[in-house]
Amino acid sequence: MLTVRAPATSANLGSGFDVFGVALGRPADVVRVERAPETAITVTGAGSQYIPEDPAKNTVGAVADALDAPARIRIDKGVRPSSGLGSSASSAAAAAVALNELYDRGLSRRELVPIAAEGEALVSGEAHADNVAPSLLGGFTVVTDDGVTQIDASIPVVACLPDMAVSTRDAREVVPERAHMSDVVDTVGSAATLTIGMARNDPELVGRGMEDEIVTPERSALIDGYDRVREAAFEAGATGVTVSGAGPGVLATCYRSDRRAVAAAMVEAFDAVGVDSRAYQTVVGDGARLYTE
Ligand SMILES: Nc1ncnc2c1ncn2[C@@H]1O[C@H](COP(=O)(O)OP(=O)(O)OP(=O)(O)O)[C@@H](O)[C@H]1O
Ligand SMILES: N[C@@H](CCO)C(=O)O
Repeated sequence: MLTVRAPATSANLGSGFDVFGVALGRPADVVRVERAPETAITVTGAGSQYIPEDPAKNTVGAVADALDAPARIRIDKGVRPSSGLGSSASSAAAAAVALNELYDRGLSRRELVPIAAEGEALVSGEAHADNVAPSLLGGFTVVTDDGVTQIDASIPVVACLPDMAVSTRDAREVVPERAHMSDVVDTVGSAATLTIGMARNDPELVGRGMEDEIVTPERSALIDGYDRVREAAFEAGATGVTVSGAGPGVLATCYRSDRRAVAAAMVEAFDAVGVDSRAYQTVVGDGARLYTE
């Protein structure tokens, strides 16, 4: 049996809609695979009651198909679905690494990105790779039509997940079709600042570079208490705050010494508007890891 742990991820980072992503130290999905004549899936863990075990509806089923690698697949969910931390992508990335090894397909992590993205096409209608790329490769990733660029990075973050669900499919409906040139110019400036921040491991630059006036204002309106949580995080020392992925999770960057206070402030602010939440104090970290038993 082969076991793979694949991390949660946060896509977009404000200014990099459908382009930027980071791997998070935690939470993570753990996927175990064994050869079988036909694919069969079982799901346990966080939010498993909302996740189909039918291979035709689960992201790992799409990956098994794409690799022509039928298997008995057990998914232990650490990443809650529809929370903004790329839950469906974590399972897909883990399955891609595990099945590639199980069937000796010999594909590199980069070659596995489009295969894992097949799972995303199944659940959100588009094979966007901004969650599967960091889950496979780790660090900070930039996904474009030309491929994936990756650098290792180590930025402390808080991912605060309110107890509500926003599906990626719904959150894509509110993305504006057009933008003002002045907002585009500001967002390009932010994205460039963030990229330099990642290269320098500088939480100040990364935080400033998450500002975006195009997609985030529309998406944040779907999250009860967002403005209050954002303000509370900044008051507690956050260097930047944005919607994590398609939401409703909220991502804050900070210095390590402020991380605990930022997490507490975010949970308290959600609580003040009657929303329970859970904050992960974590860091931009490694990609999927394979264990053999
Ligand atoms: N292995 C899987 N893990 C999680 N969700 C899955 C899986 N397979 C299928 N799904 C379905 O995918 C949907 C969740 O995907 P969605 O893109 O909305 O959230 P997400 O993967 O957590 O990403 P985001 O970061 O955008 O919130 C749910 O409807 C869920 O049932
Ligand atoms: N870039 C995608 C990621 C979803 O997790 C979106 O924001 O719709």
